[in-house]
Amino acid sequence: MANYLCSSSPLTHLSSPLPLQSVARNRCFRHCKASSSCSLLLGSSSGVFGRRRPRNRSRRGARASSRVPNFMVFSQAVLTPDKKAETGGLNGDDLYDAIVIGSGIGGLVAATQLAVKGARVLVLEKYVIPGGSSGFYERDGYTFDVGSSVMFGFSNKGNLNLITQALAAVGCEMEVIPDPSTVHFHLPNDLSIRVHREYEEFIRELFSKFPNEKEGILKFYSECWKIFNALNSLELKSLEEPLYLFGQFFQKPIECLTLAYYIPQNAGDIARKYIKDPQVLSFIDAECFIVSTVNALQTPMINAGMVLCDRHFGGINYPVGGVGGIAKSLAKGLVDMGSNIQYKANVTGIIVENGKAVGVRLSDGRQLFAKTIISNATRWDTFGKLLKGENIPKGEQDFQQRYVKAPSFLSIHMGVKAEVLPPETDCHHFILEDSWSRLEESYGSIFLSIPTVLDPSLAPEGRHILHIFTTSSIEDWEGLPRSEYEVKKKRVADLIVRRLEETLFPGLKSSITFMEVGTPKTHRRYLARQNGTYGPMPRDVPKGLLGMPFNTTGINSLYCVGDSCFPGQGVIAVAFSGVMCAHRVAADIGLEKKSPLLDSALLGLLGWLRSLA
Ligand SMILES: NC(=O)c1ccc[n+]([C@@H]2O[C@H](COP(=O)([O-])OP(=O)(O)OC[C@H]3O[C@@H](n4cnc5c(N)ncnc54)[C@H](O)[C@@H]3O)[C@@H](O)[C@H]2O)c1
Ligand SMILES: CC(C)=CCC/C(C)=C/C=C/C(C)=C/C=C/C(C)=C/C=C/C=C(C)/C=C/C=C(C)/C=C/C=C(\C)CCC=C(C)C
Repeated sequence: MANYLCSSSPLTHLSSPLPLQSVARNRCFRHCKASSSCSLLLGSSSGVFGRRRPRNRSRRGARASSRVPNFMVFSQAVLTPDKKAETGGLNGDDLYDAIVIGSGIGGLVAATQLAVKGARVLVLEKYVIPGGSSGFYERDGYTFDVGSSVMFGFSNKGNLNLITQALAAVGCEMEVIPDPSTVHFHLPNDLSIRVHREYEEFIRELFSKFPNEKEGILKFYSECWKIFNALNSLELKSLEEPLYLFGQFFQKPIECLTLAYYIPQNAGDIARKYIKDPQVLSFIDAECFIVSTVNALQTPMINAGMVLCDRHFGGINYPVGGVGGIAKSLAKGLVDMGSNIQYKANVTGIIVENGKAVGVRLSDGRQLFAKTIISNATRWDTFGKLLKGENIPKGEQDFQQRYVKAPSFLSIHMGVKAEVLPPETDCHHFILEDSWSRLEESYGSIFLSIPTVLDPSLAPEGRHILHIFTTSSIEDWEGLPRSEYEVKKKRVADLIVRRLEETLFPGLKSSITFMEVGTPKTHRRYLARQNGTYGPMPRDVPKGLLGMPFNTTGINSLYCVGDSCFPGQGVIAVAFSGVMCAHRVAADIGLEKKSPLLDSALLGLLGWLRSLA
C-alpha cells in the first residue's frame, strides 16, 4: 500500500480539497456590469483563454452592455444586426464575423472565445434561455438543472479547467462547492464504491474491494494519469490549426507523442492488459459508461484518462446557484464584449451560396448573414435538417457510418422532504442493482444527483432535489395517444422510485412533494436534438478518438461545435470543442495567424487519419 502512495506521476498532482463554501454568489451577475470591472476583480486571464479588447466593438453593443444590469434584461434587450446585413446586401465589416446556431455550452464557449479575440458574433437560440442541456428551470421554489450536473473542469488550477477559464475570459467567476466524491456506485452483488475526491482514498477503496487485483488497478489508473498529465501540460487550441499544433509538438514533444499514441486506443483494451477479474472490468465499464454511454471497450482512452483523473486533480465542483449559472454568465459575458444573443430565434436553414455557408434562415422569415456559420446543433440536425437539399459532404457521411445517435434519457426532477435522505448522503449516485449485463440497456442503470446536498439554496427549506435519469429511446415513446403516454410516464417513474426505495431511500414515495417526468420526446422538443439524443456513440468498436470529426466541415465557412465534434459528449468536452472551433474560425477570418499551405496539408492529413478509423 505504501508503495502506490508514493508512486510517480499521478500523486505528484494531488492537493488537499478546497474548503467547503456555502454562500450563494455569482460574481458575474452581482459585481460585473461590464467586462472592464470584472477584469479588476479577476486580474487578467491567462492560458487558453487569453483576453483582448473586442475589435470594431459596435456603438450599439457598447452602449447596451454598460446600460443593462443583468442577464434577464439581456434576454429581452436583444441587439439586432445592421438591417443591410440582415438582408444580405453587404459584405465586409458590416457583417457579423460569426453566427452561432444554438447556445449550448459548446456554442457559448465558441462565441465568447471569438468575441474575446475581437470578433463580432451573433448567437441565435431557439429556446428562451441559454444553456441547452446545461440550462435550468424553476418550479415551486426549486431550481432544477436540466441535464448536466457533474461538473468537470471547474477548478482553479491546471490547464484543463476549461469551464473556469471560459468564464474568466469574459470576466466572470462563479463560486463553486467542492464535492467530496464524484459518484457513489451501487452495483450488483452489493458492491458499493465511492469515488473519493482524493485519489489515494479512491484507490484504497478499490484495493479493499478487489484485493486480488491491486497491481492491475494501479497500472490501469496510472496509465490514465499519463494521459491526463500530458493533456494538462499543453496549451489547448485547435488541433486543426498547423502553426499551433506544430508549435506544441516542438515545445512538448513527449506529451504530444503520448497523446498521439493513445488517440486510437480504447480504455477497455488497456484495462484488459492489466486486469483479469471480470468484476473489476465490469466496474471499469460502469466508470466509462457514465462519461460515454458505452462500455470501456468502446470508450476512447483519451476521454477516460481525462475524466478519471480530473475528478481527483481539480475535483468535481458544483456551481453555487446551479449549473444554469454557467450559461447565464457566458451569455452575459458575450454581450459585455459587444456581441449579441437572441432568444426564441429558431434557425430553420443554413444558406449556402457557391459551396460556402453565408447565412441562416429563421422560422420568422428573417435571413441573417455572416462571414462564418457555426452550428451547435448536433451534426445530424445540422446536415439532416438545416442543410436540407445540399449534398451531405463525404466526411459527414463517414461520421454517420461510424457513429450513431446515443439513446435519449427519461429524466425525473423531484422535490422530496429532507428527512428521507440518510445523513452523509452523497451528491451523485449510479445504481445498477441486478446484473452487470443491464448496464447499457434502456432503464438498466439509474443516474441520481442530489445537488441540494451541496447547495441547499436550490430548494425550499426542509426539501431536497432528486434529479434522476436513465437511458431511454425515442421509439419507446412515439405514436402513443396522449393518455397512454401519460400513464406510461407514471408507470416508468413509479418503477424507478421503487428501485430507489429498495436500494437507497426507504419511504421515498411518500416523501415526494414535487415530480416532473421528461421523456426522450421532451428532450427532443426542448433541446432541439434529433431523437433527444444524448450525443454520438460509436456504431462498433471505434479506433479511440481517431474517427471523431473536428470543427471544420465539407462546406466552406461552416463549422460544427458541441458533442458531435471531437472529443464528444460531456460539458467539459464541448467546452474544448468550443475553444478549438473559435481558434480555427479566428484563423480563417484573420484574427489569428494562419498558413494556407500548411492548413491544407494538415486538413488533408487529418481527413486521411479519420479514414483509417
Ligand atoms: N443528463 C445530462 O447530464 C446531459 C443530458 C444531455 C446532454 N448532456 C451534455 O450536454 C452537452 C451538450 O452540449 P452542446 O453544446 O453540444 O449542446 P446542447 O444540446 O446543450 O445545446 C444546443 C443548443 O442549441 C439550440 N439549438 C439547436 N438547434 C437550434 C436551431 N435550429 N436554432 C436555434 N437554436 C438551436 C438548442 O436549443 C440548445 O440550446 C454534452 O456535453 C452532453 O453530453 C448532458
Ligand atoms: C492531431 C492529432 C490527431 C494528434 C496530435 C497529438 C495531440 C497533440 C493530441 C492532443 C489531443 C488533445 C488536446 C485532446 C483533448 C481531449 C480532451 C480535452 C478531452 C476531454 C474529454 C472530456 C470528456 C469526455 C468528459 C465527459 C464527461 C461526461 C460525459 C460527464 C457526464 C456526466 C454525467 C452523465 C452525469 C453522471 C451523473 C451521475 C452519476 C449522477
